[in-house]
Amino acid sequence: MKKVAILGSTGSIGTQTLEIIRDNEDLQAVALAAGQNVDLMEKQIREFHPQIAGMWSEEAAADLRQRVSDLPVKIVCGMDGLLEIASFPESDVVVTAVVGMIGIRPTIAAIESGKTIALANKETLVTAGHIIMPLAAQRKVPILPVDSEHSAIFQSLQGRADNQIHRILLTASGGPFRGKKRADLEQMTLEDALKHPNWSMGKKVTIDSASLVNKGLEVMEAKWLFDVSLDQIQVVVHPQSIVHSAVEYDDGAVIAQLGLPDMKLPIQYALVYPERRPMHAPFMDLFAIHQLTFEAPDTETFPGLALAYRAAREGGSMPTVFNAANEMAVKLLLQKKIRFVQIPEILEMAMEHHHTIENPDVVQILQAEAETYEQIRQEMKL
Ligand SMILES: NC(=O)C1=CN([C@@H]2O[C@H](COP(=O)(O)OP(=O)(O)OC[C@H]3O[C@@H](n4cnc5c(N)ncnc54)[C@H](OP(=O)(O)O)[C@@H]3O)[C@@H](O)[C@H]2O)C=CC1
Ligand SMILES: CC(=O)[C@@H](O)[C@H](O)COP(=O)(O)O
Ligand SMILES: [Mn+2]
Repeated sequence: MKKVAILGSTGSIGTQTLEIIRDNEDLQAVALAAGQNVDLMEKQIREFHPQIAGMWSEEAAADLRQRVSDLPVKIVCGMDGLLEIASFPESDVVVTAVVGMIGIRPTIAAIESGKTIALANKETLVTAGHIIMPLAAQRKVPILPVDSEHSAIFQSLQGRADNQIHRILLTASGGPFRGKKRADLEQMTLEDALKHPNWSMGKKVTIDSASLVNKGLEVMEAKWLFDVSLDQIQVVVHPQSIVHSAVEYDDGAVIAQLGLPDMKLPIQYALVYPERRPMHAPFMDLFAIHQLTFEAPDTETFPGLALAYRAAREGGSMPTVFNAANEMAVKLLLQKKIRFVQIPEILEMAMEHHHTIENPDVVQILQAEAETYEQIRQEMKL
């Protein structure tokens, strides 16, 4: 039996992880953590019987504790609760499916406790990859990618013990605004940005896809996961989201992973790796898909991707500032306090203001995050 802890069990990745657990008798959910959705957490506890579960706020945890008082489950809250769930002694693997850099400390706690990491939470690697990757290597903890592109790259690398590859071809759908120009984007609303052409996902990553910031975060995620230079990662816009990414080898051979856009495959692959198991989902029909197309990203219209490369090349604390500014900008867009086109403006402003700290530790990363939020509040008079 493989015992699984899920950080973010009520979200898009979290609920799909539980669907995989439901379909595989040798997987068991032993620990669940979520933010505010007490109703869904109660249902999950009643179906999956974890030994421990957590909500972010004390009030939500108290409500949950009372609702499930008939069951033998420990209810915890806050960051201490997340850390306890991440390092819960019974679990073998921790699925990091919280959204945002709040995942840094629980991911470190899980690695320090020797857990295999199934990593969806890309913001943690973007901001703390220089801490996470060496720590995982030192503790001999595998970090298995869940993000669809990184899973595709990982699958395309099977059989290669080293990373002597020529390039990674990181595919991007282009999002709902592909083909539009800057003047068109001025008119785009939150509702427009939330209409991803191919994937059904949480709101934050959906907005990030529309701004191409998601691809910028994924470039940094790939750099850390596969130990390649930024020059070895090429973003390729592929509107059909069928080629989930590819690896180009030194002899020119390109190996890719293809399939319909469905996160259940990368989630299951991370949970049962190195096995491949049957999947209860529709399979790809190439005749129905008819054509696969590829184009270069438009970084003039979508400066978020160029800013991500700039932050990644600068390194140190700059990716944290890029990421924190984006987390705040997306929150403001979701609250309708800014327009979609302001996202890259906020990122650029935050990055210009920041003096990079080389090799920041966790305290410095969290401090850079807080300073970025404060800087944006001041500039935007919030
Ligand atoms: N969705 C997808 O298909 C993909 C997602 N990813 C990445 O995976 C991560 C999760 O994305 P997604 O599932 O879409 O996000 P969702 O917004 O759907 O889910 C986020 C989850 O995190 C929980 N959460 C939020 N804040 C806290 C907190 N303070 N403490 C504990 N739990 C918290 C939420 O709980 P609640 O709802 O109860 O508040 C929810 O369970 C992101 O980093 C994203 O970029 C990567 C590839 C694909
Ligand atoms: C499903 C997944 O992995 C998302 O991160 C996806 O990549 C979003 O699509 P685009 O960013 O390519 O639009
Ligand atoms: Mn992705």
